[in-house]
Amino acid sequence: MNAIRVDKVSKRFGQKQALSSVDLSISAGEMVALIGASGSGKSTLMRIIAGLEHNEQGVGRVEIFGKPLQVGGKLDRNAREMRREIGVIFQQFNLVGRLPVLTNVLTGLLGRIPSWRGTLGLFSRAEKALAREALGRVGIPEVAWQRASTLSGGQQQRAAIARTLVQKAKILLADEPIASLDPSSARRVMDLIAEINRTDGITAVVSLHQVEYARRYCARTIAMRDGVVVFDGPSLALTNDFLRELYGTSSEELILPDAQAEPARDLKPTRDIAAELRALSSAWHTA
Ligand SMILES: Nc1ncnc2c1ncn2[C@@H]1O[C@H](COP(=O)(O)OP(=O)(O)OP(=O)(O)O)[C@@H](O)[C@H]1O
Repeated sequence: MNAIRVDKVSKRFGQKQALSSVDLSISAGEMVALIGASGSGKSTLMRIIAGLEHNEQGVGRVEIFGKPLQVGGKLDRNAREMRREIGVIFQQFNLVGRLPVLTNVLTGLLGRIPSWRGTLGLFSRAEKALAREALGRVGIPEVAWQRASTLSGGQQQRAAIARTLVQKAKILLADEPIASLDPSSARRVMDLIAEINRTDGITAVVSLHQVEYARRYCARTIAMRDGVVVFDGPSLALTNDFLRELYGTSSEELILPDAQAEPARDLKPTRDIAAELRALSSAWHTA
């Protein structure tokens, strides 16, 4: 069964054609890498699959487990429910820095509990136990009560993965989850995604800058250039020579080893905890 089906999806931002008639299908349980140089359209495609961005009006279709999520640029009326099935992790700004890690993980429940409970941050003992269990599973049980802003970049990504476990997402869309991490944290995050893909059968799509990680972790890679899919097949077929053929000079961006690790940018506290929860809860319930 297809977990994700993308049919003739296009997206334009002003003069920029970010995606041009993209077609792809991803089976339930696959772990697929999405690679491409900067600006090739990976994030836009991920956001459209997550229902966070509208596809170009009048054309194209995105289906999740056989049901339409958006058609011709309009979200289906069941889109909000369908988005519960999709966990999204970004390169940065995954967590609300001012909130404890446990509360951040609990926000994975916002799509499943009544909005008033989310707004007030009223989580049951069982829900908190579930969140603690998820933090244990991702290897950071000890940080549950720390502010998220105090975590390292790798820990933040693992907490974001714990949130998708609590969400009981069936699809994980990870948009450059390791781009800001040093190589050993990057491997730990990729190991974790691979482990939940294998053990829980979560369908995973991971966008990556470096092809090395695609070859190591994903049987299949989808490669994009200028908003078009230019390769869709076995990751091992993506030799450096083939990448040079596909991308010309911009292939260096994909082949070079990871750049020096950058510390994850600090998440700036902006509002008080109750306001953060209200905002998160209403974002879920109005989307
Ligand atoms: N909100 C936006 N407004 C205007 N242009 C946008 C917007 N989002 C993306 N773009 C443009 O669309 C193109 C594709 O961007 P996208 O972020 O999807 O690429 P990407 O492959 O994810 O790049 P990167 O690896 O740098 O994140 C780029 O030219 C980008 O500048």
